Amino acid sequence: AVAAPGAPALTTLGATAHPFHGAHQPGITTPAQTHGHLVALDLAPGAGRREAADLLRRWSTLAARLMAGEAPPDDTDVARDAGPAALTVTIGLGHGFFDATDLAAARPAALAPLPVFSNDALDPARSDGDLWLQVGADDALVAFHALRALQRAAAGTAAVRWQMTGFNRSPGATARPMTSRNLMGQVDGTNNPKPTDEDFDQRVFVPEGGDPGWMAGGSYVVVRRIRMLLDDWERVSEAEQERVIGRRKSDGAPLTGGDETTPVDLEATDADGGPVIAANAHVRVSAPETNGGAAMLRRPFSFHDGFLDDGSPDAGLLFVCWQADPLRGFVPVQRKLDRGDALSAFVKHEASALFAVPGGAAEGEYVGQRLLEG
Ligand SMILES: C=CC1=C(C)c2cc3[nH]c(cc4nc(cc5[nH]c(cc1n2)c(C)c5CCC(=O)O)C(CCC(=O)O)=C4C)c(C)c3C=C
Ligand SMILES: [Fe+2]
Repeated sequence: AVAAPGAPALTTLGATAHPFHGAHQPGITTPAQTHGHLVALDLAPGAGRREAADLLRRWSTLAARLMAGEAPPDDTDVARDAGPAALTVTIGLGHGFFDATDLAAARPAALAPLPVFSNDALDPARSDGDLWLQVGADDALVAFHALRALQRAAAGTAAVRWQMTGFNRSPGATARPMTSRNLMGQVDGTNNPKPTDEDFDQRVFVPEGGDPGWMAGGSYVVVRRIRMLLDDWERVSEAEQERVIGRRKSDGAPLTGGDETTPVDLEATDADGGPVIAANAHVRVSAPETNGGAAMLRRPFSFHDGFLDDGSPDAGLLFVCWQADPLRGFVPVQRKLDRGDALSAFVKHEASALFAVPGGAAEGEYVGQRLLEG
C-alpha cells in the first residue's frame, strides 16, 4: 500500500504507523482509532495445538506487515493507496482455546468465567470465543482490509463466532485533541489510568515473573456490548443526566467544580448537607476510591447497528477494558455498578467476553509462542 515515487505525501492520518513487535501488543495503550472491529473465532473441530500455533504465527506475520502498511501476498487491494492509518491488530485467547489445544493446565486462573451480574441480558451467540482479534485503524478501508485478511488466514483452522464494529471520533474533527464523547453525549475516558502514572503498568500488564509466566507483558481484556436506551436517556433533562454521571455534560468537569481534569471531590456536600456527587452517580460507584483501588484501562468503541423494530437505535458502547487481573479491575467494579449505578436504568449489557492477551511478540516471534512452545 506504499505510494508510488513522486506521488503526493500521505496525510499524517494515513502515514501514522504503530509497531507490531514490542513488550506489549498494540491496541492497548495506542490511542483508540476511528474504526474498530472486534471478532471472536472458534477453533474448528480437529484443530489442535499445532494448527493453533500455525495460525498464531500466520496472524503475527500478517499483522506486522499490515501495520507497516505493506500489502500481504495474494492481496485484495482494498487498502491500496492508503498508508497504515494507525492500524493495530491485537490477538487474544479465550477459555476454550486451552481445552482445544490440550493446554488446560496452562490456562490462567484469571480466565475463569466472569460472574453473572443481575442486570445482564447476555446473548451467548455474541459472547465468549476461543480466539479474539481487535482491529483498529483511522481509515475504514484499512480496518476492513486487515479484518478480511486475518479472517482468510484463519480458513480451515478457526471460524468467526461473532463480530462487532465500532467507531470513535476522527482525528482532526475537533479544534484541539479532546477526550472522545460516547453516544449519550458524555465526555468519556477522562479518569482513565495514564501511562505516566506510577502504577500504570502494574494495573494493566502482567509483570515479568507473574503467574502464569507465559503471560508476562500481557493483559486481560473484558469486552461488553452495552446497548444504550437512548429514547429513555434523551427524555431526561441535562441536569438529571449530569447527576447520573456526576460530571458536566458540556465539558466533562466534575459537578464539584473545576475543569475536566480536576479530581472529583466525593466528600463535597451542598447547602442542605447532601452529597454533591449522588450516592449512585456513575463516577462515585466506579471510582477506584470506592472499590478498594480496583481500576482498569477503558478503551471502548461506540456502535450503531441500525434500529430495532420499535424504532429505537441498536446503539451503544463496545466497552473494552484492560487490566492485569480482572478480579482487581472489571469484576469488583461491575459488581458494584450492577447493584447501585444510576446509569443502569439507561443501559443493557447484551454480550460479554474475557480473553487473555499475551505479551507482545519480539521480532521473529509470534504472539502466544511462549505458551505454545514453552
Ligand atoms: C465495569 C466498569 C464500567 C462499565 C461497564 C462502564 C460503563 C459505562 N460508562 C459510561 C460512561 C462514563 N463512565 C465514566 C467513568 C468511569 N466508568 C468506569 C467503569 C465502567 N463504566 C470507571 C472506572 C470510570 C472512572 C471513574 C473515576 O475514577 O472517576 C464517565 C466519566 C468520565 C470518565 O472518567 O471517563 C462516563 C461519562 C457509559 C456510557 C457506560 C455504558 C454504556
Ligand atoms: Fe463508565
